Amino acid sequence: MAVDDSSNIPPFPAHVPTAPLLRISLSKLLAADPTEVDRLWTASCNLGFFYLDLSTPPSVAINGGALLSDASALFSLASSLFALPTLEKAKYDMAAEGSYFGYKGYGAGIIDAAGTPDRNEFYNVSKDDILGLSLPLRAPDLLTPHRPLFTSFIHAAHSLTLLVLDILNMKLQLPPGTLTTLHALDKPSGDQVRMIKAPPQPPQDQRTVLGAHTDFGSVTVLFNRVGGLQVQLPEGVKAEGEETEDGWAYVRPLPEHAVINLGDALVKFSAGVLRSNIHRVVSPPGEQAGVTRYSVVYFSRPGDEVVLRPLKESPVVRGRVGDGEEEEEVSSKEWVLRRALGRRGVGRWEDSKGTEGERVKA
Ligand SMILES: O=C(O)CCC(=O)C(=O)O
Ligand SMILES: [Fe+2]
Repeated sequence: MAVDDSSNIPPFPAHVPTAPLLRISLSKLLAADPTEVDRLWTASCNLGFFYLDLSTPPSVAINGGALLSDASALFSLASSLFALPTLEKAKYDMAAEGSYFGYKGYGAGIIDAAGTPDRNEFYNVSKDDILGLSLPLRAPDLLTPHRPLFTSFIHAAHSLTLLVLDILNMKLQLPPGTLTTLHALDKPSGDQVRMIKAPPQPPQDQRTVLGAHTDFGSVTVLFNRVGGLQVQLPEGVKAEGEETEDGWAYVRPLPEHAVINLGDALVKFSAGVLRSNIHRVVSPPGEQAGVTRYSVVYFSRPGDEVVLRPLKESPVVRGRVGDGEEEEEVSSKEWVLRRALGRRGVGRWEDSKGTEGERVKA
């Protein structure tokens, strides 16, 4: 397998506009440090994005170091996987069968309503497949020996998402365990590991790598080494460094940290108290534009049958739900499928939209 060598990545430039993400410590969260818990809540309501510092002592309940080393192994695996011949990878594109798991080729997704092709390839590995909750999906032979790595990464990343959900549950004053029960590891769901590759683009022909979107599910755990991820800052949130264009600010990759962001399901459960922020991927800034960019992601989503509706058991949510029209109630499975396939041009672009329109200003 290729070595995961991040040592030859040029530095992220000093002056580009960057998003003011809070740095939250996993160790402190595990120790139930009230200030850290408050910071997580603030970040979840205001920006919906934060850094999680994973440098924990190995003895704590969630071993951040083990998660980092699994992520590192997945970066290596991603480079071998995407090096397979295009025709071989295309065998694992399952969009025509109505599934978003498996391979998406370079340019096979769309970045806007006009149908402009994207500039990345990715591979989605289903949590249910790896944990034996569904029949195994067809997959390249190269992935088979790495099923234990996926198992380990899924367990660790999913426990992180449960920790975040438990804190949000407490702040929303929901009955204990409400959110975690909706995200049970051993129940069928659309949870997945995604590996993404975006090669350098010619300077005279640059395009958005991955179109502006909100994540469909609940909590996303993202590992980046190279810049290029941008969030569109809500009005009133100022970028660090230079001025932004239309509020788009880079997320600076930090070693030993994951980027955590919330998705649409949490906006729906909380009637908009929590934020699922728009983001996209563009060419890496500065000298980093010359390197191939990989990402490793864990997407947690509610169980397939969970209905995405405001959790009115929470007084905080009750205070937010208007008397106006009732929203369409859709299951998690239907919501994720509709949104994911809309981005493949299989479904409709309009259906690929998330909770952007429901959002209030931070
Ligand atoms: O590659 C990244 O940094 C972000 C990817 C992303 O937003 C996604 O796959 O939903
Ligand atoms: Fe995303």
